[in-house]
Amino acid sequence: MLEVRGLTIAARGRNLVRDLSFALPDRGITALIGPSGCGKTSVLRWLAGILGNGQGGLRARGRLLLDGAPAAAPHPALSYQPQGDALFPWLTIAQNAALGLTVAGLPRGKAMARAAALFAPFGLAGCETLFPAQVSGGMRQRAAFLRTIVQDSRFALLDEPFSALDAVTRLAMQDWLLARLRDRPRGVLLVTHDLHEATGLADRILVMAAGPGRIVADIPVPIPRDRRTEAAMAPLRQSLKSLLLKELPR
Ligand SMILES: Nc1ncnc2c1ncn2[C@@H]1O[C@H](COP(=O)(O)OP(=O)(O)OP(=O)(O)O)[C@@H](O)[C@H]1O
Repeated sequence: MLEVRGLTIAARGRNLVRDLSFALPDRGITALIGPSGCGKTSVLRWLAGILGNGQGGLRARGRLLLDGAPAAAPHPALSYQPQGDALFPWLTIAQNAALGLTVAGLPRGKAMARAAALFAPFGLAGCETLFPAQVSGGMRQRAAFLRTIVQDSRFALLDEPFSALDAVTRLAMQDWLLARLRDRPRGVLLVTHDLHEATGLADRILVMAAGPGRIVADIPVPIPRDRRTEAAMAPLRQSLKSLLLKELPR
């Protein structure tokens, strides 16, 4: 279990996020939704240990606990997919995909082999030796997703991982993630703006409001995935929409 306790993030004396607490279980998908600018990315960046306390005028204080014990970010139990693709332009797609593993200390050959196994299911076969500028935005995002997933860490922090994908590829990647989690249960924190994605994938939905960023609802989604039809999920989507509209900054 990963826990965030009392996280406050401020910039130039203004609280962007205030006293935010939540727990992320070891298995299942927790979606984090909220209006643009409420602080979702900042929370993930803090969890990933890259918020840069003091840098860029941001200051954060809060506690991170792993299985009840204080932990410091960055932590090897957490992998992070930033918003956008965030690939290094001077590395090939294969080198980018293996980067998380090599940074974690796996020898380069082993890291490349482990990442290579996912190129075909991710629709990236044949792209291994290309550079990010030579592939589409959707391919770059899939490579960034691959880089995060292949680390197989206990917790994955995914910031809008499918936003640049066309509808069919997005569904394929979502299905792939669900299948992977069935085989290897992990804890996923998924930031998304897409209510269909949140209600289709999540076991639980955290709703943030802005000004300052805070959690205003924690909604379990107990409906089995094979029963999540459009009609079955419509009432939940409607109540999330109402909640988000109510919480929009004025
Ligand atoms: N270095 C910074 N200095 C001052 N304000 C910042 C800084 N970084 C982010 N912010 C502000 O913090 C707030 C939260 O930004 P953040 O990107 O975390 O929100 P978000 O909910 O992820 O937004 P989106 O859904 O649009 O990605 C925004 O109002 C943003 O302008």
